[in-house]
Amino acid sequence: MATGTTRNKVALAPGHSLMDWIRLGNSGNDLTGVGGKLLSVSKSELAKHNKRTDAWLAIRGTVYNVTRYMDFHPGGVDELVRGIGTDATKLFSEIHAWVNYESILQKCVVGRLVNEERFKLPNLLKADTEVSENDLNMDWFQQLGFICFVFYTKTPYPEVSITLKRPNEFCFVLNGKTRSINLHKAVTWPCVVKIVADIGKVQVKLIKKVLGLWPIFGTISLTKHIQIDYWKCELLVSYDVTDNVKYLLFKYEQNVYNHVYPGRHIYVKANVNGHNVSRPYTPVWPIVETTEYGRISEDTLCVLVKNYPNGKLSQHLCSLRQGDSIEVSRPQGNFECWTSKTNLILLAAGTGITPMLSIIWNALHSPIKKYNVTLLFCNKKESYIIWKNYLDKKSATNSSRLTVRYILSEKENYESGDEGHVDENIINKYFPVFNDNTKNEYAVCICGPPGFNKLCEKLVIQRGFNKDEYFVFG
Ligand code: HEM
Repeated sequence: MATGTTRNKVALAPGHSLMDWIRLGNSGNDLTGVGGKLLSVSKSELAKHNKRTDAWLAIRGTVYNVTRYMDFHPGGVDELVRGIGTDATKLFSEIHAWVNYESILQKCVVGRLVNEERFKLPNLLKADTEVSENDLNMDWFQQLGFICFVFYTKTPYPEVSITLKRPNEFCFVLNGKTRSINLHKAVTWPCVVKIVADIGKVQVKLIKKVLGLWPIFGTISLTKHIQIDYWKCELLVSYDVTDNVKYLLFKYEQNVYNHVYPGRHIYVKANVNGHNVSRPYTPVWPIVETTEYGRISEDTLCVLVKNYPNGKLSQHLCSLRQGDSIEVSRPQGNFECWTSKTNLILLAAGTGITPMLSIIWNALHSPIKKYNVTLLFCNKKESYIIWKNYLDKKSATNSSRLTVRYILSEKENYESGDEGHVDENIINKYFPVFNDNTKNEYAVCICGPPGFNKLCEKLVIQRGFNKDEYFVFG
């Protein structure tokens, strides 16, 4: 029997040298047997692959398919067979801990070995974490280039803020609790976040600094740090959208990702003449994924600011230069895009379009359902219409799902809109005809100056909408 001290190498058949093995690995043959997909493998699944012709084994958390390696193993087939179908870490290390198995078996990776109870994170990590409440279910997976964490918060519209504090320490706030993960190795920034808001699923993908598979993701703990309420942001670019509205693109100075759901807002704070002034703004990301300034990454923030003659903060923001800083709060608000409804009617005036832009974008890109959106957009004159080109382009490419109507209060020689103010006639003209059954499929959002909001709310109630079927952005 072989031990770590007895040399017991076998003569390999011709064509089975290490060089031949490397050649086979580079031939394009699938040595994993699972199509190269990384799987989460439980111990009982691993145990099923215990035959010479179907041989898996795990070393330090990674599962390998060693079926094709059998005849290349310098210790012989019979020796290697002793480890198959099991977590062979101990056996492997006892015999030849120095062998660079990660390199030799790099084309044979099936996935990672998981605890049967892997979805229950606190159980999995009980020994070395401070996570006391059983309220975080999570999973993780990796490829050579990235590691991905999936959190199942079970709360619709979970609050999500993520910070990469150091290259191997990332902090995340989920529903008010801050947790910190000390990663096995360093990652880069920005991260890529995907959220399925309805079911509260949050996926965070981090790009590894150095390619390679990690045996563990690291360790997780609940942090007792005081949460940051404001983050510093630096202006990257600004440009005029209309005569009095500016588009501002900021970048967080730290590695921060703050998820702002459609229709929700952040507070922008700045020191104006020695006084701290703050106002709510609705970010317009992600609707403008790309601009003439390039792709907008996830750690940037885009806002539209109307320059009011007496607006302390708006004037300050519109006069900012590249490199100037402001502060931005955590996301606020409680708007939830109705997932039970199919038809959204949006009534907007002026910069009241900002929450509507992200609602439209999300409605048109929802992976879950097909929404129909009607936007009635009121402005003084055509040149005041914010992002008309964008809206026209979106409604042209989604003609069956997005209808945009412009209502202009100043008489103009303009053909594709209505003249006047929003009133009963306009509402009657553009609101669909529905009965009590079909009305259930509709929801209305209103956003504009206070007078506009009040009037629209009255008209919407007159049309028979209940409080939970319309939302007024304040
Ligand atoms: C887990 C079950 C395994 C057993 C029981 C086993 C056993 C052995 C034995 C008895 C030898 C000859 C003795 C020696 O060189 O010290 C050997 C050599 C070797 N084995 Fe394994 N082995 C196992 C897994 C693996 C795996 C998974 C790899 C590949 C990544 C591997 C790669 C090698 C290499 C490269 C040598 C030659 C080492 C040298 O020349 O120093 N073995 N093995």
